[in-house]
Amino acid sequence: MDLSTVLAALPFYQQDKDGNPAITSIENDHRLIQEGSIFICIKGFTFDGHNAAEEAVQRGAVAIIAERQVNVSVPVIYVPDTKRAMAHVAAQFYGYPTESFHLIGITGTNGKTTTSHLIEQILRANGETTGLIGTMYMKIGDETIETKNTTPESLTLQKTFSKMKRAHVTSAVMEVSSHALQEGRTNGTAFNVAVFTNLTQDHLDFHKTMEEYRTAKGLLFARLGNVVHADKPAFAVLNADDTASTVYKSMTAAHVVTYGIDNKSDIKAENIRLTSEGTAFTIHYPGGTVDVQSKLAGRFNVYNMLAAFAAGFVSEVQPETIQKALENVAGIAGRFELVPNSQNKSVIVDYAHTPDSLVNVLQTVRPLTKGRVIVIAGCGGDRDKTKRPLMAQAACRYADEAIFTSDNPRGEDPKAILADMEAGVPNERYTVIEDRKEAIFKAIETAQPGDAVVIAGKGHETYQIIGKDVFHFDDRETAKEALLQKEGGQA
Ligand SMILES: CC(=O)N[C@H]1[C@@H](OP(=O)(O)OP(=O)(O)OC[C@H]2O[C@@H](n3ccc(=O)[nH]c3=O)[C@H](O)[C@@H]2O)O[C@H](CO)[C@@H](O)[C@@H]1O[C@H](C)C(=O)N[C@@H](C)C(=O)N[C@H](CCC(=O)O)C(=O)O
Ligand SMILES: Nc1ncnc2c1ncn2[C@@H]1O[C@H](COP(=O)(O)OP(=O)(O)OP(=O)(O)O)[C@@H](O)[C@H]1O
Ligand SMILES: N[C@H](CCC[C@H](N)C(=O)O)C(=O)O
Ligand SMILES: [Mg+2]
Repeated sequence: MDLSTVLAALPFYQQDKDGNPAITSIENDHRLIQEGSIFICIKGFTFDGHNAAEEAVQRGAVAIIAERQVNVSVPVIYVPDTKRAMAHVAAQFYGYPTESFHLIGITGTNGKTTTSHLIEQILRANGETTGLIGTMYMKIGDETIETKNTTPESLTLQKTFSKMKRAHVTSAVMEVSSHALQEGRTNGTAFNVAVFTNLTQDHLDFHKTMEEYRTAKGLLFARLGNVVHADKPAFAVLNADDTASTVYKSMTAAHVVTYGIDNKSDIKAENIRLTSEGTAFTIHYPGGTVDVQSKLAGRFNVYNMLAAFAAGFVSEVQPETIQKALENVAGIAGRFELVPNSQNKSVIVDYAHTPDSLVNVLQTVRPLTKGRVIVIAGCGGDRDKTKRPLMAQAACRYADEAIFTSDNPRGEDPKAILADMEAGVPNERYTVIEDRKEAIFKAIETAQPGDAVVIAGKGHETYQIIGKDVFHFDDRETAKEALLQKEGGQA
C-alpha cells in the first residue's frame, strides 16, 4: 500500500513534502520501526513520540504523522490529534478487518473478563472460530498473545483484528474499557453487539466524576448501530437492574435487549439457588426457558451468565447450545479461584479490586462458610485513591477478619496507600501487613478448618509492581506455599 492510500483515511491533512513511498507497516513505538514504516508520534504520559521522529527515520521510517513540528528528511503529515488519526489510518491500512466478522464488545466496571470468556465458550460451542481481547491476553483460536492493556490502543487492535481475519475468525469478543472509549482506541472498530455489565465506582483518577465515567462507557452504545440493517442488526445488551442502562438505552440507535434478576427484562433469571457447588437458575428468554447449573459461584456470576446468554441469543446461538456452554465453564483464572488443600480451608483468589466487587465476593463467601471469613485486601498505586477507604470498609464490614496489604503500589509509597485505606475505617478492627507474601502466610496460618481466606485484588496477575520494578508474584502460588508450610510439606 502506498502512503496516499493510507492517508485517504484522513481528511484535510497537510503533508510538508512530496513523496508517495510504499508503506510496509505503521508503528507508534519508534523502537519497532522497520524499513518502509510510517511512524505516528504520540505524546503520552511518560514519553513524547515527537522527540523520537529523527531516530525513527534513521531506523527506516519513510513518513511521519505528527501533531507538532518535527524536522526530518521524509514527508511529515500534520494532523490535530495523532491518537485520533492513528485509529483511522490503522483501520485503513489493515482493511477495516472488523467488518469481516461478528464482534461483541463488553463494557462495565466489573465482570467484563468473566463475561467475555463465557461468550467465547458460547461462540465456540456454536462452531465458530473465535477471537478474544481483554485483561488477561488476546486470543486467536487457541493461540494466546500477551497484552498490556485490557483494551489496547487502536493500532494494536486493528493489527490483531487483521490477524483474526487472516485466521478466519468468524466471531470475536472483547472487553472495552472506559479509558479506551474515552481515548478513541476503538474508533475504526465495528461492533455488532455491545454488552453492559454494571457501573460502580472505579477509575475516578482518570474520569474525575461518576457521571464522566458513565458517559465514557456510554460511548460504546452511542457509536453502535446508527443504521440498523435488517440482515445485520446491531444490539445493545443492557442490565435492567442497573440504572445506567436507562441512559445507555437513550444513547443508542441499536435494538435494545435487557437482562436481569430484579427488574422486568427480556432475559431474566428466576429460582436462583446459590450453593457451594455453584449456582442453579432458570433463564426466561423471548420464546422459552432453560435451566442452568453452573460451577460459577455467586449472584454476580448469574448476572455475567445472563449477559453472556443475551449476547449469544442476539448472535443467533440456540439457547440449548448456550446453556451447555455455560454449564461447561469450570471457572475463570483468578476469579473466585479455589486453591485446593486438605486442611478444610476455603482459600479463594479473586480479582476484586473495586468496592463493589469486594462486597460481592465477600457476600458470596459468607453463607458458604461455616467458620470465619478472613480477607486480604489492598489497593493499586497510581490509581483511583477514593476507592481505598471504601474497599477497606467493605473488607471490615463483610469479613470477620481483615488484613490490609499491598497490591501493586507502583510509584506510590505502600504505607501511604495503606493509610488511605485505614482512613476509611477509624473504628474497625483490622491488621496491616505491608508485605503481601507475609499477609497471605499470616492469613493461612491463622485460618482454622472451616474458615475461608479471600485473597483479593490480583487474581490472575503473576507479578507485583513496586516502584518501577516488576517482580514475579502469584497469589495462587504464594497461597499454595503457605498451605504447604502449614502442613509441613503437604497442602
Ligand atoms: C495511563 C495510560 O493509559 N497509559 C497508556 C499509555 O501509556 P503512556 O501515555 O504512558 O505512553 P508513553 O510510554 O508515554 O508512550 C507514548 C508514545 O511513545 C511511544 N514510545 C515510547 C517509548 C519509546 O522509547 N519510544 C516510543 O516511540 C509509545 O509507543 C507511545 O506511542 O499508552 C500505552 C500504549 O498504548 C498504554 O499501554 C498505557 O497503558 C498503561 C499500561 C495503563 O496502565 N493504562 C491503564 C490506566 C488503562 O488504560 N487501563 C484500561 C482499563 C483497565 C480496566 O478497567 O480493565 C485498559 O484498557 O487497560
Ligand atoms: N457482574 C459482576 N458484578 C460485580 N462484581 C463482579 C461481577 N463479575 C465479577 N465481579 C467481581 O469483579 C472481579 C473482576 O471480575 P472481571 O475480571 O470479570 O471484571 P473486569 O470488568 O474484567 O475487571 P477489569 O476492569 O479489571 O478488567 C471478580 O474477581 C469478582 O470479584
Ligand atoms: N484493570 C484494573 C486492574 C487493577 C488490578 C489491581 N491489581 C491494581 O493493580 O490496581 C485497573 O487498571 O485499575
Ligand atoms: Mg477485565
